Order: sequence, then structure tokens, then C-alpha cells
Amino acid sequence: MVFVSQMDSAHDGEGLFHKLMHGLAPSFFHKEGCDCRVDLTDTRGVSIRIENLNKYFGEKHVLKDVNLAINAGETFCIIGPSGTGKSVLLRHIVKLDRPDSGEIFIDGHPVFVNAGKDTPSDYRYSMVFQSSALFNSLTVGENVGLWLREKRICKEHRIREIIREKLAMVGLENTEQLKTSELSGGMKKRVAIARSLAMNPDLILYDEPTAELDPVTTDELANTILKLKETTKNTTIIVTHDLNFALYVSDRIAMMHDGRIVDVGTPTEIKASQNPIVRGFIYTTTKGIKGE
Ligand SMILES: Nc1ncnc2c1ncn2[C@@H]1O[C@H](COP(=O)(O)OP(=O)(O)OP(=O)(O)O)[C@@H](O)[C@H]1O
Repeated sequence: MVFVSQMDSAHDGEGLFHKLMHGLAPSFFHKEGCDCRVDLTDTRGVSIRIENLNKYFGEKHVLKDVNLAINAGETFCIIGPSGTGKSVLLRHIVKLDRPDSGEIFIDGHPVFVNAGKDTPSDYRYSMVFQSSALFNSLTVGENVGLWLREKRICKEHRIREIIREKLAMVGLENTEQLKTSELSGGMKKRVAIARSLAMNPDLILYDEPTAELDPVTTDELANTILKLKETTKNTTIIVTHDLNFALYVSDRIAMMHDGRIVDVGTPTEIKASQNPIVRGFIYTTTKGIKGE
């Protein structure tokens, strides 16, 4: 299993970044004489099945018997008010947290209780945390190529190609030389996505991608994620409390409330949901659905 992480916010700092960036499984290296030591062309979406997941922090029961299935290649949003356990659930999917009971299966293989006996086959996953948290001392291109260079995944000419390719995928052509510190919040977010795409992850996770973005930049980001759906085969999970964003980019949405999944459906189904918690979320938290 390979975790290509975006550095978390400043309080997590370099320690977490390096911890997460060094998870490359030995079996992942292959083929002498290639431009890359890792086959970056074999991206696939992975399926995820969460069964009866429970998590306590002290006395606090944060995840309550969570059951959820996410299909390979799906763009799946988890929505809900603050403090309902969305981020904690995301952290379990990437094994940053361990459940008190329950299991998560990746492509049918358990990742916790029976891991080791029947571990998931190698797959790459990447998380874009709430803060874009780029290295301000580096250029845009250096940020995107950081992991590939640090792990010496590819030869330098291939790394440069990948940087150009990934920046183009997020609509940032010819920005390699820009100083990261001079970018707008929306551009930083897109550089963070390009960096997470550098390893062609099979699974990409976003934690509150629209936080701190204005409505116009949020729309741009939504279009970037939609465009990526056409060009990548990976599975995408997005945690957000921005309902309109979720309705726009998702194949399916799960509504989380008080540690439980209370509804799952396509955007059309969620809009029409009669679940009182979903209806309450639509009409109070977000002041209605955009354009309606
Ligand atoms: N490491 C931790 N230790 C103790 N409590 C925690 C920890 N992480 C999360 N919690 C608690 O778990 C609950 C769920 O937190 P979580 O961050 O998942 O909420 P969320 O739905 O993502 O909210 P938000 O939208 O505000 O990010 C909160 O009450 C939070 O305080």
C-alpha cells in the first residue's frame, strides 16, 4: 500500500508529511531500465466497503456502526454538519486512525483486523488535506515533483514531464516556475491536487476542499474535479459540508449525522430525499440548493 500524502496543516508539519511519504512498499518497485521505478500507468479505481465501524475517543462515540460501500471509480461525497465524524471516517479509510470495532475492505481485502493475512494488493492513495499546505519556499513545479524526486521514482526528464502533465490537468499550464507563496488560495488548492496526482493514485481523498475558497473559486475547483473524472480512473472520496459542491461533482453522496450514515444516494435522490435530517441540512445549513 502506498500513501502519497499532501502535507497536513501547519500544526501537523513536516513530521507527518515525511511519515506518510515514506510508505512505499518494496514490492512496488519493478522493472530495471525504465524511466520510472514504479509503473505509473496502471491506475485503477479501488472499491471500498466499510462494515460496522465504531470509533470512540474516550467516552465519546464518534463513529456509530458505520456501513458504506463505495464503488471503484466513483466520485463519492460524504456530507454533513460539523463534528459528525466525516473527517474521522476519512482518516480510517487511509489508516490514520484505527477503529474500536468493524472493518474496512479495499477491493475486498480487510485493512485492519485481518490485515497481514489477506492484505490489499498494492495500490496508491493520496489525500488532499483541508489546507493546501504547500512548501512556500519551493516553486509550483518543485512542490508537484517533490515526492517523485525525494523517492527517486523516475528519471529527472520524466519527472519534469509528469509535473507539466499534472499541472495541465488542473488548468495550470506553464506555472512551474511560479513562487508558491504568491499564488491565490484557489491556485494553491489546484497545485495541491496536481501534487497528489503526481503518483497517479488509485484512490484520492479530499478533506473539505472548498474550505476558505470564495464561491467563484469553489466553482472552478468543482469543474477541475469534474474534468479529472474524465481523465483518471481513480476512486475519489470528498468530505465536505458544501452541499451544492457535493451535488455538482458526485456520482453518489452519503449524509452523515451524529456518527451515523443516515442516507446515501445520487445527487437527484439526495435532493428528493424525505429523510428529515437531509431535508434539514438542505434548507437550513446551506439555505437551499443553488439554482432552485
Ligand atoms: N483525535 C481526536 N481525539 C478526540 N476527539 C476527536 C479526535 N478527532 C476527532 N475528534 C472528535 O470527533 C468528532 C468528529 O470529528 P470530525 O473532525 O470527524 O468531524 P467533521 O464531521 O469532519 O467536522 P468538520 O466538518 O467540522 O470538520 C468531533 O467531536 C471531534 O472533536
